[in-house]
Amino acid sequence: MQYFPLFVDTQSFKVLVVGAGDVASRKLDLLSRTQAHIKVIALDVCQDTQAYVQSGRITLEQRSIKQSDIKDCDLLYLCTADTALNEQLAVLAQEQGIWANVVDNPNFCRFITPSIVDRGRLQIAISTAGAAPVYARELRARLESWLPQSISPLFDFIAERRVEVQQRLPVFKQRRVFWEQFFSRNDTRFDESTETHYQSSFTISKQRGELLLIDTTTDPKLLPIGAMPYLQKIEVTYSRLDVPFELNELLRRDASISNQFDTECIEAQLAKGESCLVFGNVDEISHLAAQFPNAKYLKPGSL
Ligand SMILES: C[C@@]1(CC(=O)O)c2cc3[nH]c(cc4nc(cc5[nH]c(cc(n2)[C@H]1CCC(=O)O)[C@@](C)(CC(=O)O)[C@@H]5CCC(=O)O)C(CC(=O)O)=C4CCC(=O)O)c(CCC(=O)O)c3CC(=O)O
Ligand SMILES: NC(=O)C1=CN([C@@H]2O[C@H](COP(=O)(O)OP(=O)(O)OC[C@H]3O[C@@H](n4cnc5c(N)ncnc54)[C@H](O)[C@@H]3O)[C@@H](O)[C@H]2O)C=CC1
Repeated sequence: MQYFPLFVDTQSFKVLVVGAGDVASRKLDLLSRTQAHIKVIALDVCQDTQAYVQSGRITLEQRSIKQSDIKDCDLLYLCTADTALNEQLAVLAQEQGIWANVVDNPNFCRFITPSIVDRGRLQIAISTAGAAPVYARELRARLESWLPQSISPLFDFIAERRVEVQQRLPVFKQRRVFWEQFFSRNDTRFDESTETHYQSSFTISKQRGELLLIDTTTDPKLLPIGAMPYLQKIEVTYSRLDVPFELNELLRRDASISNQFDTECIEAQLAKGESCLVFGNVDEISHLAAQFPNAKYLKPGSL
């Protein structure tokens, strides 16, 4: 992972954009939605950028850039069509610890711009580490059609109730089950039924945990999509073998792994309502499948 995704708080953040052509304007389309102070220095200004100036969202200094301008900012976008100038200013920024992005030259980028699905509090950033921005754009288009606009007010609703949920459900795991129930009932909608789903999710039915079994002959990449929600509920993975990277990637990051287990310990976890996964060789897994008839033995095409 050469490029690490993170989300920056743009309150009292200062951004300088050099150049105001089509590419700068694309960056400004996204930057202008933030709370950052944005200054643009450019000789010629395209219409889109001009509109941001007129609305007062950005400040513009219409002139040639000077070396001494590269100061007092957190981020710098170099969007001129002058390669040498962009590179020279990027080096200057680097010396001052200012993060720079040179639109057409990843080698001089301290950070790169992802393709962004913007749904208010819900932000999805996609990067191909510079390999194929067009693919990032197309993946965004797919996500755009999948995520309704109503998801923005939904997340405002959720944010407003977060403290109430913490107060009413003092145990961390209860809150996780609460939100899982809420999303499974409400999905991405935000309408009159959302409040009802929210209230009804406080009534948590204590269910027995789910046992998932996977043997070493199964390629995790071939697991059915239907297995994913089950894998996401796993609290602990039991295995005496190394769990393959591809399988581990399908589990929650906070799920634990243990190589110390027996049938009693699995039973105790399930009785507590916790879901477990056992990964092992065919003999071990078949044996467990016989002992736990309700277990889900995941194989390509199963479920
Ligand atoms: C490294 C990076 C640096 C950065 O800009 O931060 C970079 C670099 C370069 N882009 C180039 C070209 C194009 N870029 C786009 C589009 C986008 N490019 C974006 C990001 C990034 N572009 C960063 C990596 C992101 C990643 O990890 O994937 C997006 C996501 C965000 C944004 O720009 O706002 C936005 C889609 C937004 C959306 O719609 O969602 C299109 C398509 C189009 O215009 O429709 C083309 C033409 C097709 C093509 O050439 O591929 C070239 C070649 C220039 C040349 O040949 O002259 C370089 C330089 C090089 O590759 O060396
Ligand atoms: N247009 C596109 O889709 C893509 C373009 N690129 C590259 O990104 C760069 C920018 O592209 P465009 O926005 O289309 O270019 P553009 O030529 O439309 O805009 C360049 C901007 O930089 C300003 N500028 C140039 N020299 C300056 C200076 N000394 N001081 C202040 N401002 C100065 C110009 O006034 C103009 O506002 C180019 O190098 C281009 O090759 C990269 C990927 C895609």
